[in-house]
Formats: sequence, C-alpha cells, structure tokens
Amino acid sequence: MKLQDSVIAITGGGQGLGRAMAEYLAAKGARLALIDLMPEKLAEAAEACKLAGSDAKTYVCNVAKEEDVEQTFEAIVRDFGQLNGLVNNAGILRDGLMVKGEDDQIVKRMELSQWQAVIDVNLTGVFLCGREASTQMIKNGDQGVIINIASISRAGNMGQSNYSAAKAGVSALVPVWAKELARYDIRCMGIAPGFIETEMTASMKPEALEKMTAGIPLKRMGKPEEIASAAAFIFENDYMSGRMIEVDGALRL
Ligand SMILES: NC(=O)C1=CN([C@@H]2O[C@H](COP(=O)(O)OP(=O)(O)OC[C@H]3O[C@@H](n4cnc5c(N)ncnc54)[C@H](O)[C@@H]3O)[C@@H](O)[C@H]2O)C=CC1
Ligand SMILES: CC(C)c1ccc(C(=O)O)c(O)c1O
Repeated sequence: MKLQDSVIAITGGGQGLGRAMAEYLAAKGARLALIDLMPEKLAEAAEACKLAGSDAKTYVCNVAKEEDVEQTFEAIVRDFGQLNGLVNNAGILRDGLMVKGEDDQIVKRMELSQWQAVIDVNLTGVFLCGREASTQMIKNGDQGVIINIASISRAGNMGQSNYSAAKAGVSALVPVWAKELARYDIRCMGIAPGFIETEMTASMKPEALEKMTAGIPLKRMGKPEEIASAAAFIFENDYMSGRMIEVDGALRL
C-alpha cells in the first residue's frame, strides 16, 4: 500500500508511541485520524502531523465503549471519504501480582477491577476498533491494513496477569483477522515492542533504568521511531499478513 494520501487511524494517537507513529506516517504523506481520550494531547499531536507535512483530524473516543467506537469510525469515513489503515495502539497498565503471601495470609493483590480495566481497553478496545475499521473499509471498498500493538509481555510477564493476557489476545487476533479479511483485501499484522523510550521511562530513576537496560542484549531501549518505521514497513509491504514483528533488542522475558 502506498502511504501517500492513504487514511490511517491510530488509537492512543495523542502521545507516546501513537503520536510517534502518527508523525512518522504523516511525513510519508499519510493522512491521520487520531483517536484518544485526551483532547489537548490530540490537538498537539495533530499540529505535529501538520508540521510534518500532512493532514490530521482528531476524535475523542474511549476505545472500550462500543458506541463511541462505532460513531468514531463512521465519522472518520465521513470526514476523509476513505479508510485504509488502523493502528490498534491505545493501551494501559495496571500492574500487580495476582496473589501474595503476607505473614500467615495469602492476599489477593490483583483486584478484579484492575484485571477488567486492562482487558476492556487493551483487548476489547482492539476488537471493537478492528471490527468497526474493517466494516468501514469493506463498505467503502478500500484496501486496508490493521496493525495490533502487542508487547514482549505477551509471553507472560510477572506482575502483569491482566496485561500479558490482553497482549497475548491481541497477538492471537492477528492471524484470525488476516484469514477472515484477506478476501476483502485487508491485511493484519502485529508489532510486539520491548522497552521503548517514552515519557514514562524518562521519569524512571537512573539506577532502575540502568538495571533494566543491562538485561537487554542490545543494551539500550528502543526508540519510538523504531516502532514507527516497523509500522510503515508493514503498510508498504503488500505480502505481509498474519504475523508478528518483534522489535525488542533481542530481549526475551
Ligand atoms: N512504551 C513501551 O515501552 C511499550 C509500549 N507498548 C504498547 O504500546 C502502546 C502505546 O504505549 P505508550 O505510548 O507507551 O503509552 P502511553 O500511555 O504513552 O499512550 C497511550 C495512549 O492511549 C490513550 N488511551 C488510553 N486508554 C484509552 C482509551 N480507553 N481510549 C482511547 N485512548 C486511550 C492514552 O490517553 C494515551 O494517549 C500500548 O498498547 C502499550 O501497551 C508495548 C511495549 C512497550
Ligand atoms: C514490559 C513491557 C516491555 C512494557 C514496558 C513499558 C510499557 C509502557 O510504558 O507502556 C509497556 O506497555 C510494556 O509492554
């Protein structure tokens, strides 16, 4: 798929990896539909896309709410007249051990609400956006690509029952959608990033950062642009579908 003039929706496009992907794809001529909960962050990200040389519109939407997602994707096609890509990137963390022995007691450390919040956004949100984006692409007869952003945590990371389960789930959806949607000229791929430099990691204590990077074979965190260039590669290569690309500096959990 040519990125020039294609219309790509990015969830969680207001900051972090979502914004980095938006700016990168904008510089390659893609037109962006940025979806997020935070209107101020969306406005800043859209401005950055315009500075990068392209068009961007913003949509305030909770990806975990069916009605929000339906209205958003209808609005995107109304505004742009087409939809060629979706990056399912919005995600949250609510880490905690499942249970812990404390004194003589076993304490439940991960609340059901903590589990459900992550499943709602990171798994159900991906399903809802994938379903609505593909519905609009098919209705409109648009060639399309869906990219699910997973994580190396999909392999199972301590303290992340909720997050690992959701990321394993969105990885499993990749071959399912690749098979179901191929007949409509829609491809589906996933990216599983390792530790990437973001505002969150920038605010970590230097000792903690050093300890974390020491465990990465390439001895550094990834850069947001390295995730963005993987996304661009997927959009531009029409024979890629149904697979995960791991961008993690060779780290295995
Ligand atoms: N930063 C990292 O090192 C890694 C990140 N990832 C994944 O990459 C993706 C992006 O991560 P970051 O940029 O670091 O996160 P971030 O927290 O900086 O940005 C996430 C964005 O998603 C939005 N968002 C959250 N819940 C939402 C909802 N219900 N509806 C709409 N928007 C919502 C937030 O407002 C925010 O703008 C996530 O899926 C994360 O799991 C995976 C591996 C490593
Ligand atoms: C444990 C993995 C690599 C990880 C680390 C940090 C974030 C984040 O800040 O959002 C993630 O989403 C992760 O998957």
